[in-house]
Amino acid sequence: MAQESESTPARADRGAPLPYYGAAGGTGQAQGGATAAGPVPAVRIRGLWKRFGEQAAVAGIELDLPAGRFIGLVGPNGAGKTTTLSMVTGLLRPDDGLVQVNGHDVWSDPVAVKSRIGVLPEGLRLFERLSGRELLAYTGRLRGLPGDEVDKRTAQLLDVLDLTAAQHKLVVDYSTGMRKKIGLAAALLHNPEVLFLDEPFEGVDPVSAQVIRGVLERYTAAGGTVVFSSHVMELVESLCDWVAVMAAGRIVAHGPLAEVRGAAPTLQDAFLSLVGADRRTGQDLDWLGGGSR
Ligand SMILES: Nc1ncnc2c1ncn2[C@@H]1O[C@H](COP(=O)(O)OP(=O)(O)OP(=O)(O)O)[C@@H](O)[C@H]1O
Repeated sequence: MAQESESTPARADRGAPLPYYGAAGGTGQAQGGATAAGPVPAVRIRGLWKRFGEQAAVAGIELDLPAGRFIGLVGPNGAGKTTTLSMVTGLLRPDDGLVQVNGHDVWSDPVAVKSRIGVLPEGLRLFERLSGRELLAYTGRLRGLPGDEVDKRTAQLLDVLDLTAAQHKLVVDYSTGMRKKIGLAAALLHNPEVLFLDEPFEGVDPVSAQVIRGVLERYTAAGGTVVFSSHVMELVESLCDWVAVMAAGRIVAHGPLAEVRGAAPTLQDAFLSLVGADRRTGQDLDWLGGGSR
């Protein structure tokens, strides 16, 4: 496992927003491509910073996410997972740092990156007044797919995700789990090389979760890369073969699941120890549930 020490900020001028620098253009590497330096990672992050006022939500991340893996990004509330995923997917401009997806720079080559990725963001905003089917048709055409291909993939995704019966219902009337599923279908429609999912199983019932899981496993088995954030360690442990652990805006450990878990009985134990949460037991709340009221 690669464990990272508290790295000092890469730059001294921490207070002021820093100019973002990105590589000019991508390397042109295809998915799973390689250079003399080794295989091109699905995601390459260098010196990534984001501050909100005084707070560094993301504090100088350096990370390579390998292609073709099922990758979990885990961390306690406020660790910086959503901020990181937002910057990696081109939704939020970093203060500083470099992000590449399959060798293409997210900020200087956005079209190349956006055509290769699918995103299910936190607080998913959808076109609420379209039906589920219309939403997928619209998304497919925006992605430049031929109409008949959009129709075919839409029908298949609706079927697999058990949304066929609700395909003509307006998205505004979908439940939380249905919204996640239609959002996932929209993210998958163009067969992206890398799929980013922020808490994809939140609000999803066990049956739908199993369906989503099957779709994602099939996708990675066929060579796709999934990067998803979650608090649910059992889920990460059962799905992922590679994890990155974040705390306080930094990556504290990353690598193959077994290496990050190490000698700990479960990923949950390893995680609690890595983020220092195993010391917070609530012992001090001796008034709770008894004593004075
Ligand atoms: N737009 C914003 N303005 C100010 N602070 C923000 C903003 N977005 C995030 N933050 C702060 O940055 C830190 C990281 O937030 P982020 O949402 O990335 O964490 P997270 O790991 O995704 O948390 P959670 O698991 O609770 O969703 C938090 O302290 C949060 O309050």
